[in-house]
Amino acid sequence: MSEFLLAPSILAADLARLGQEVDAVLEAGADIIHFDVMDNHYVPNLTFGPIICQALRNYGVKAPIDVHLMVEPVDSLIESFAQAGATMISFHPEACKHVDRSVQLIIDSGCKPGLVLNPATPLNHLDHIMHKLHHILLMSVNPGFGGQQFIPQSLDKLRQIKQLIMHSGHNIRLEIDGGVKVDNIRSIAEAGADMFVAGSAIFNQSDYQQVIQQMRQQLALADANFC
Ligand SMILES: O=C(CO)[C@@H](O)[C@H](O)COP(=O)(O)O
Repeated sequence: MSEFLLAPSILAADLARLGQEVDAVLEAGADIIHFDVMDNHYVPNLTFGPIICQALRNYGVKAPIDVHLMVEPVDSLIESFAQAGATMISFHPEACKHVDRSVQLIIDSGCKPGLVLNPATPLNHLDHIMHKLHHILLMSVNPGFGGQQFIPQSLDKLRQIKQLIMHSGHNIRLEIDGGVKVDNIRSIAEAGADMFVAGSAIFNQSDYQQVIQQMRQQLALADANFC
């Protein structure tokens, strides 16, 4: 059983106080900072680019930064995010002409590559590329906005991806993103996820430590179920 990792999405943070918000969730027990890059082209929203990632590193953030590119095209941003301090970089196959090339660019830049599947993206996008992936990110909402409802069919899709990972024999993280809350994180973990992005569920609370502890308690119950 792999360790469960919690990755607050800064999309839901108070961006006027981003450095302090990131410090606060890390002090509250988060493992990773999830960094949503939206371009008003691949998705109908616009967020932040490499200079904000660099600003977090300059501010002193040492935790891994998990960059989720919701952009089209993909390749031109990979090196800039690597230079800006990204640890992981993931992208959507629909936004990219040559998936293997983009994955290889991420590896060559020194970052850990991930492929993102939308709720309706077929699993065959994973064929012939899993051996190169560090993580697979399943979107449990349609990408572009925080604060949406978890799509329940994502649980079945998670189980299917988990099977593919196990059959592949590779050590690939399975990340889930969208609508993750205290009251569903246990069933999401039991379906196979081991990395959990949560935006509004964390940043909309006044006590980050309390909500992260509650998520960890739910994850411990899921873990006990595996044993
Ligand atoms: O990538 C996205 C949305 O496109 C996510 O990372 C959201 O930011 C998650 O937000 P919540 O659903 O947890 O509020």
